[in-house]
Amino acid sequence: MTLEAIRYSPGSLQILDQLQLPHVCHYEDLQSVSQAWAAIRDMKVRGAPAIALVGALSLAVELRAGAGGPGAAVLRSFVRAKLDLLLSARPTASNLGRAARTLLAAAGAGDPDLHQDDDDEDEGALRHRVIRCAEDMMEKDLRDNRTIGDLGARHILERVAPSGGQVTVLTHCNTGALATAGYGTALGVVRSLHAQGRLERVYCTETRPYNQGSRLTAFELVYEAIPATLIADSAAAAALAQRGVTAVIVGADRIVANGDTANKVGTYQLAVVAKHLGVPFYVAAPSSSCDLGLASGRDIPIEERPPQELTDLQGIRIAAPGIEVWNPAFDVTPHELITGGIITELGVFAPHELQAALSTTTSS
Ligand SMILES: CSC[C@H]1O[C@H](OP(=O)(O)O)[C@H](O)[C@@H]1O
Repeated sequence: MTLEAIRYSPGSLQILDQLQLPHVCHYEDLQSVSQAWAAIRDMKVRGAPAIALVGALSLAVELRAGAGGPGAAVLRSFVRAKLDLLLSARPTASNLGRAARTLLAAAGAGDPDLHQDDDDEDEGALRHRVIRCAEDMMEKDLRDNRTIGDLGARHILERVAPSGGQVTVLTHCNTGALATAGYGTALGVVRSLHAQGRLERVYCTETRPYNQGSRLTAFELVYEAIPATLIADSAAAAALAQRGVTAVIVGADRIVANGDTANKVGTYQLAVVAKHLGVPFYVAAPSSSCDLGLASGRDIPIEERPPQELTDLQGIRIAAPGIEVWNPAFDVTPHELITGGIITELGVFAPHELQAALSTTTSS
């Protein structure tokens, strides 16, 4: 059985509640954009691509149920308002913003300078176009992930094992089927290496405080019988120094024009250690995670999560009462530490090549 974070059939959207993994596999129905907004904010569904897909598909569900209208102008305002709400759920990942811009363009509401409130278009055709646009996103994400997996595996093997043999990699957070439409980004590269018989082992960090590594990545790796070892976040430097790790591969929530990359907190320190030890450091993400509109990582909004996610474990307080907490969900890895490359569905690029490579093929 395939592991699915999102189940969609026209008009019906379900998400796997990732707060209950790995012990309980419970799918929850989402019937509206506001339910999707809450599921994203509460991290029942998470991972930059999955967040964007759930947002877009929740809009498709509402549109299929007849919400919005009557008339094209009212429907356009409805779509705009729903997308504005979704964008407020989690600020760091760029994929949801990209999906929102694509959906707005499909609704004919993308350019604020044009007068788009004329009620001259058939409401049914407009509705159908937006639904179609949202529904196509799942398939594209899955396709892109498989390409990322294969391009990344090929690049890594050529660089670190040119004369054959197996590689050992380390990854952070969860970037697998649970974070995407399926297969995964950085974990897609791991899957591809494994499928080719070229993966000796993957080390996955537990990824405190939400434990995406120990709860979700470990779950995916055990599920597929991929040789894997879980380590504490604080064991990463030792693992890189002592366990024959040949590459680090992480995902991304937002990659900006100069290649600086926001990803799960803890990524930056992994990159520093990898550079110190001469281990190539890769970022794997779809081009929808790239935001060429921002010049450097300093401009990326970093989400701060509630203190309880750090002080409590499943409702039980573990931190000393009264302690002050800073709980950023992400950090920014400067481009000069991304020494392996940035793996996208369009190719593998050095950080300084990204802007030129993507601006000819995508609109950001
Ligand atoms: C395939 S992107 C996965 C991405 O999701 C993470 O964050 P979160 O679990 O908070 O949504 C993270 O930064 C990952 O690399």
